[in-house]
Amino acid sequence: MARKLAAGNWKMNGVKASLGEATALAEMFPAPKVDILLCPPATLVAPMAQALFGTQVHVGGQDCHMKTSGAHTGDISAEMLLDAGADHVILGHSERRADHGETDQMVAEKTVAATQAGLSPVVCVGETLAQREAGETLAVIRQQLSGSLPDVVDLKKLVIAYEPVWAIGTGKIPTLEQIAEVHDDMRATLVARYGDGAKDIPLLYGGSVKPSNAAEIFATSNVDGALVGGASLKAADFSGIVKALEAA
Ligand SMILES: O=C(CO)COP(=O)(O)O
Repeated sequence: MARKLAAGNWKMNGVKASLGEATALAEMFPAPKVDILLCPPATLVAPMAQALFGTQVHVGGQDCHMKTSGAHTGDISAEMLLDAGADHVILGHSERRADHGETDQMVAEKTVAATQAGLSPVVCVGETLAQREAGETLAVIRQQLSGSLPDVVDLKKLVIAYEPVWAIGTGKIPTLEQIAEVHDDMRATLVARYGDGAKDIPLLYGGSVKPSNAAEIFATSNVDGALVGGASLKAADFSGIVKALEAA
């Protein structure tokens, strides 16, 4: 059985005062039945990890460089995230692929860097609306998985997030049948490549997850949790999603 994970991606949102939302969430779940993760912007990784020290809420970064150190102005390494108190890192989010030209190859190198540092990479894949309408969804996802993951990877650390680009921040979600089709295909693709160990890789769905739709999404085949954007910023909203995952 894959571990269940409720992950929040704060994107470029949050200031020091926002840490109160993180500590409020931790207070609501002193002994959660699922893993809870918050990925704030880089400036808040260390203070959030300090604020959450001793709680059951994990902290992650939103990106890391593929190198361990060096002349890469503006970048941070996986080791630096670990040093700041993170234990996960989101990689290959569609916003990074679009804003920073990240390729599958780069995401694969970052995935190696993250696992070598001891972080759990949350590797994101997802089709655009044009690709879905052209009937290319499964082919696109297979290709992204193939290119964004290295041949050798610590399966116990790896997490995959399926985030249809057109569902992010739009309030639109695929039908449950469409989510199941992609998640079942991802599971089969990963097992074919890595063997039975891939049955335990958490497969998250992301894109307009809210407390109101979380339960039905979590009841869908091969969905082990969610990667949540907007609804992870407030403890009151995110707690509803965590509770739905606990109940799933
Ligand atoms: O991109 C996402 C999480 O990484 C999803 O964002 P929303 O939940 O705001 O749609």
